[in-house]
Amino acid sequence: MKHRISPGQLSFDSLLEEEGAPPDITTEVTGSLAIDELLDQWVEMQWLRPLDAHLARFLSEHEPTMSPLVRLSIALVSHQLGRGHVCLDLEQALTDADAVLSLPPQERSVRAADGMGVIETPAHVLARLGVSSVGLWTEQLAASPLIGDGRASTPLVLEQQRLYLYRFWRCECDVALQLGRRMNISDSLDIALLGPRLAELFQRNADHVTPDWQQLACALALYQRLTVISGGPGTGKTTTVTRLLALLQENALASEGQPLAIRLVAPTGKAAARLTESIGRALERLTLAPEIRRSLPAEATTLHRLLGARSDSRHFRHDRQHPLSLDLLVVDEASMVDLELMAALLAALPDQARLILLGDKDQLASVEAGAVLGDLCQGAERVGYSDELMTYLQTMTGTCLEREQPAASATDPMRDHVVVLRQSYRFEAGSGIGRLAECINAGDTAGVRRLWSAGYEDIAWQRLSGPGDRQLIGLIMEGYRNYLELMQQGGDPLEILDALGRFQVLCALRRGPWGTEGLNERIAEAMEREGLIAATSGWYAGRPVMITRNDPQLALYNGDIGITLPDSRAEGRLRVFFEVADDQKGRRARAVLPGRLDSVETAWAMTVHKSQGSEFERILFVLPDRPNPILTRELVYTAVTRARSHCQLVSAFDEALVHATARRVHRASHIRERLQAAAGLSS
Ligand SMILES: Nc1ncnc2c1ncn2[C@@H]1O[C@H](COP(=O)(O)OP(=O)(O)OP(=O)(O)O)[C@@H](O)[C@H]1O
Repeated sequence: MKHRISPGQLSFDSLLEEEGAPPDITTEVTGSLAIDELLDQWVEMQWLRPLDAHLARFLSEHEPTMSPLVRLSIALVSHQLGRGHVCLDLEQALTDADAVLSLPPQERSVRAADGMGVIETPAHVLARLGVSSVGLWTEQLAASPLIGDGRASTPLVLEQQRLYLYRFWRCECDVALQLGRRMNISDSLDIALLGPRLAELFQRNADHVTPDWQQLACALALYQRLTVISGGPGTGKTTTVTRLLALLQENALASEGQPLAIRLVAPTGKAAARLTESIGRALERLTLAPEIRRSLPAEATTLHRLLGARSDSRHFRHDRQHPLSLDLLVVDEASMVDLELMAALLAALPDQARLILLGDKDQLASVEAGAVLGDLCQGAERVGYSDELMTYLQTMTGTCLEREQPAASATDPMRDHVVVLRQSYRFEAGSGIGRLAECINAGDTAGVRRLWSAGYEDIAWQRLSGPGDRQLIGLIMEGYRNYLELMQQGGDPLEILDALGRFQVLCALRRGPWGTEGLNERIAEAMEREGLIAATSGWYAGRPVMITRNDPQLALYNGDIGITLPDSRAEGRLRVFFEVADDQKGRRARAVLPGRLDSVETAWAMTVHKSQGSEFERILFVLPDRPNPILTRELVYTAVTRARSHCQLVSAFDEALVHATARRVHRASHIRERLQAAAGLSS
């Protein structure tokens, strides 16, 4: 029989008690069983993942006397990792458990469906421990032989009041260490000589942009080995970096007689393809000597491919012992790079190589744990450069910047390494998408409310009656019409892939009727009813799929999109076509046997998280029908900025967008503090 724990049954004392001591819980539910039972209930409620409870149970088998509180802490660290946080901050968890754990909002406890009792939320249990218990909590954790301080390799690490799984603690330390080293390597470039050419490359900005942040970003990246260039959609990140690469290659060829080894990468195949295209366009607009043009990379690849992902291991072929052979690396969409991948990249990057991280700091962070770009860019929109850098920038660009940060910014280890591009060239001044993105980013809820009556043609809001709303399905069918027509006419796979890329349904959630799971089913059913597709499950012609796990053998990576079509070269049998780069044709569609794809999901609708790194002509963004912890400013900003020319938002909850705009994500991550400590800067 399953036991339910009532409020009060699991007290702080019982959590602190060693197994064997009399716990303050009912006789049926004792010691380790009590906490395991509680964790199982939370898993049943889908508040925790089965993995979280398994980990706690697995580790407790290695420490038979493990206290229930330590077991609870392990499950919560694992839960936090699943939400992208690299650690569990004990003090914050006690101070504001609801917000930190982001478990069912509003309710403090939930009545069990069978009426046997009340299931408490994790937040409720922690709230009863009380804020002042943090010292006792850390003592309990520190006493566990499975939890160390990082000097020896233990499964978990407790640092100050933060509990980590060892692997993530190691990665966070390594990322900070590697970034810190890179910051301290002085550059051997004779940059003064490059000033005139820099001015020439940004000549066209001179008459209409002040200050010219693109030119300043380029100057900053010449100055040092680590530069982060952040900017919203269309602010010229690629344009700027293309000019930087041209300038550096011209210099290398003139001074060394040979070009630099440069690589361009992005976290997903889709993002790499976009980078290849936009670098190509930026190069077309530059006047360059043929040998310089030839020396510039024409193609971007995925980070996994660059590092040499292996299908049988989490480790890469390139690491500290087998470093990459390159002089300069550009990483686009760096906000999507999680902590582990960043640690692997930095380990494999030679010390002398210049690293340029491009990305939008305001976007959602990576799907996996960590928020490296966001962490590095904290407070970066306000200028806080050192005097030395200000003088250099003035000499190189003629721009005299004014410091906007208080003097305290001197303790900021990243202050000279980040630049934010501010002007978007993608959205016209009268663009609703641009304005909406601005209001969301600024947390301007009143502005968001006003926009719908301002007559913008590129944004629309539709109130829905329920998940089965006919209008919703109608809008989606209309959006995919061109794709479905081309597919039925048996057009060229690449052309059909392009048609798919012109419209996309995005969902804030994954589960439930408003999530991708429910919506994908309803879309397929409606299409089948209209005779547009032949089945609603399995492989059918027209089914768009997204790769959900990297497959280095097939050279397919998380986020890659394919479409299922009859292949004329295989007697009409179904194949899944993916876009790939091609030396001769620029790009082509590559056919893969459906049976070889084991980690895919249908992509009529995809989550905003999965859409990162992609762009679509038009999007339809489905928001849930009630407040939800997933609904945040970063999420809706990311969704809205996926659209190039039209963004339609739909929800059965009028305040969904306003609610999201008012909520920020804060990921627990401490790279900045580590960098600060390493540089001997105290805040
Ligand atoms: N200084 C400029 N003056 C005029 N147009 C510009 C300028 N900089 C960039 N653009 C144009 O703006 C568009 C977007 O530029 P770019 O692709 O470099 O931006 P991005 O920040 O890399 O975009 P994305 O967010 O899509 O990655 C391009 O069409 C580019 O030509």
